[in-house]
Order: sequence, then structure tokens, then C-alpha cells
Amino acid sequence: MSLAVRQASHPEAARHYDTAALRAHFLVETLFRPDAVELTYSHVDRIVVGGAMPVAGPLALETHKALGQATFLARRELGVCNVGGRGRVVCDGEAFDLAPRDMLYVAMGTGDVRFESADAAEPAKFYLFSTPAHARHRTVLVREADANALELGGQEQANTRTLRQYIIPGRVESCQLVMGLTTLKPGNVWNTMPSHVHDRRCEAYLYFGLGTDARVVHLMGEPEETRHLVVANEQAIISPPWSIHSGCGTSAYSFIWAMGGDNQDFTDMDMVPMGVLR
Ligand SMILES: O=C(O)C(=O)C[C@H](O)C(=O)CO
Ligand SMILES: [Zn+2]
Repeated sequence: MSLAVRQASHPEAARHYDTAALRAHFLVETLFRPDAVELTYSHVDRIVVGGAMPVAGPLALETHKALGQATFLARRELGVCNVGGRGRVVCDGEAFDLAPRDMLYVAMGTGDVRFESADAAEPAKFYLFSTPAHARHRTVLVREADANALELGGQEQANTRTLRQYIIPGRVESCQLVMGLTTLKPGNVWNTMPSHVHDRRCEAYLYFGLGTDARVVHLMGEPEETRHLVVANEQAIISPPWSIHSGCGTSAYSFIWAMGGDNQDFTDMDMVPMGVLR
């Protein structure tokens, strides 16, 4: 298992970052490596984003000095979404089978978490998003068909998409973690435009479902000081509370959004009027 630690950035510092610095602070380029758990610990809300890709055998979620705890989930909760082939997550001996696009909420206090693929020829790829937690809730599996689905956008804005809320109050109880998956319809390319910020919560995006040469130009930064990151398939963005998070693809794609912070109110967004964006 590898875990890289990233410091949070002040927006006034981020204004001066060049392309390499923007990518080093806000883009996670490699999440899925065969037979590895790859984690990035960010001081933005102390989130952990990463991936587990079991091929030859099961992989365990181990603790790390950065967490200061005997087990990874001693003081944390975890969202897991499978973006690969069929797989299984075993939590303290209880097995949960995840088809592609299923999500699992894993409760604080779960001691042993293992990841397995059903077929090594088509391995599972488990996207991981973890936030600090203070209470133990139930571990719950949410299948894609059982998530709250919202149909959003329009063809004229090239942003017709289905947003599915999986881990959200009323569906799955958590301390602060909120997580879901948005899929653009073919021929649609824009996400989350008009853009918004929510200083109460940070957000992370994992873009997936892109072809080898396809890219998403992800927009970030303060609304009046935007920057961009060119993002390839299965790369993730860490979006600090002060940043917009929006993007335009060279083709349709999906992304997993996940949030942590002071509230779990999905609708609590400060919309940015188009005239404000720079
Ligand atoms: O399609 C969208 O719009 C989104 O997925 C937006 C994100 O969920 C978001 O930014 C929530 O705050
Ligand atoms: Zn948002």
C-alpha cells in the first residue's frame, strides 16, 4: 500500500501555481495499479482518495502513520465504488459483492477490510473516498439501481446527465461523507455548469469511462480566478472548499463525486452567475 500526503493550499497561493504545481496539488494521476492500494491523504478536510485493484489475490486496507490509528477505519468512514469488473469487499468477515457502479458505505470501527476481484482477467477497480468520523453507522451496500436518480441538464447546453445519490442522508447514514455518481448521456460533455462552490464542504471527483485519447478539461479555482487541469481516464481531482468544480469532455464520461465537511446538505451550493466567472 502507498499513501502520499498532500498539504492544503490557500487560494491566494494557488493563483500563482503553474501547470505542474496545479497538477501536483489538485490532480491524482494514478489510482489503479494491479495488486496495489494507492492512497492520497489530503489536508483538505483530511480526506483520503485512492484505489484498490486486486488481481492475483485479495488486498487489505492497511493503516498508515499519517492516520495515527491502529486500523484505517478506527476514526474514519469509507465510501467504495467499483469502476472495474465484478468484485467483493469483505468487512470484518462479511462479504459484499459489488457489480460495476455499485457503492458500499463502510462504517467507522470496521477492523478488517479486504478487496477481491471475481475474475482476474477483468479485475475490479475500487475507488476509495474516506473522511474522519466520530460515530459508527451501519455498513450498507447500494446498488446502482437503488440510488436516488436525478435527471439533469439539457441537450442545448450539452449537459444532459443522470446524477445518482448513493450515500446521502435518508438513504445511507454517515457522519459527514456524501457520495454519488453522475453519467453524461452520449453527445453531452459539460458537467456542473453553471458552476458552484460550497465553502462548507470539499469535494473530490474521479473521472472515468473516457477513451484512451479522450480528456476532460476540468475547471477549478475561485470563480473570478479560474484555472484548468487536463484530466485522463480514471484520474481524480481534489477540489478545495473555495474552488469551483466543473468540466468539459472531448466525449461523454462519468464521474464519482464525494464530499466531506460541515454539512451533508447536497442542495447547499452557492451558484456562480456566468457573468462572475473569469
Ligand atoms: O452533475 C452534477 O451537477 C454533479 O454531479 C455535481 C456534483 O454532484 C456536485 O458538485 C455536488 O456538490
Ligand atoms: Zn459541488
